[in-house]
Amino acid sequence: MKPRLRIGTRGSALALAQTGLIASALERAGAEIEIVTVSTPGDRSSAPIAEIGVGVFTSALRDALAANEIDVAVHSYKDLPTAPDPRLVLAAVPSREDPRDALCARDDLTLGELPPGSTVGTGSPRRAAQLEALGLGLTVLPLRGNVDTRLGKVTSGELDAVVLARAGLARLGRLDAITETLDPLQMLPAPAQGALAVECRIDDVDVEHLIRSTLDDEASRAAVTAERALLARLEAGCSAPVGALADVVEDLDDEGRTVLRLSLRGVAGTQHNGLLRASAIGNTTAAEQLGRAVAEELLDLGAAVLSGPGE
Ligand SMILES: NCc1[nH]cc(CCC(=O)O)c1CC(=O)O
Repeated sequence: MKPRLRIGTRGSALALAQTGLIASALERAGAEIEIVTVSTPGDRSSAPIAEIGVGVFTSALRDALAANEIDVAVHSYKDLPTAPDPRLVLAAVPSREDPRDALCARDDLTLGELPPGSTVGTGSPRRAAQLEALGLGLTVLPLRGNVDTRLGKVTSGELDAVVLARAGLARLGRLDAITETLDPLQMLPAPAQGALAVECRIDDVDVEHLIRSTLDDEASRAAVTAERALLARLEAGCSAPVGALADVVEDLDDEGRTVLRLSLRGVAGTQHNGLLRASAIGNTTAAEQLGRAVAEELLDLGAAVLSGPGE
């Protein structure tokens, strides 16, 4: 018999686009799919995310999944709280989109071309801390709303630029709005940016197996596992001024053979110690240890007190 799966999603254009990708892959694997839209407090409120709380976009979906109202939940991985949900299992991390941030500026300008005093909108303390550290004299202003609303502030002339995740723009077919894809040396993305998390109930082993075998991408999972372990060790949530990016790189082992390893870079904005950076390389099979090790290095440098709550 064909498995029937109810996939839960937020109702935003971005969430629906992401869920559509997952639904088609599962349909190709022989499942019959129903898409169920779940409204979340994050969608209903326009207050700064810091004031609404952890998991504003994801808790309602998780509750619907645990309550058997849906069988699968699709999240933007970076929006998930770091604390695991004991009712659920992360069945798949699909192949990740480009994780970098993107500048969408007026008149086709790049970061370096924006004159001092230019206004750049972002609701993310991570992006704000890294933008300010560039020393370009940019004025960072708070920003919320869906991708269209954010881009609209540049077209209307209200802001000179906004910074958004490239992945979101790609999934919405809006890569045309990007005037510069930011180098991770200047702007490390949020841990797990560009990745999706596909969850099911912990005891739903057949569904877990179907989702894992259809959608899971080993390299993407290793990378985001390292990035999220870093975030968790810093006891920081998706709204902390913390960036992390892991890349799978080729390395040589003791016998000179090529092996795949994981390279992890991290950045933390602090109230008194400025922007701190650390990095390390480890085995792809020890992603969590690598994340914790880079976090320890950041803590040693003085990241213990992270500045402000917020994304
Ligand atoms: N915090 C909102 C959010 N959550 C996921 C994405 C899209 C990119 C992704 O999948 O990481 C965005 C928008 C953005 O940061 O521009």
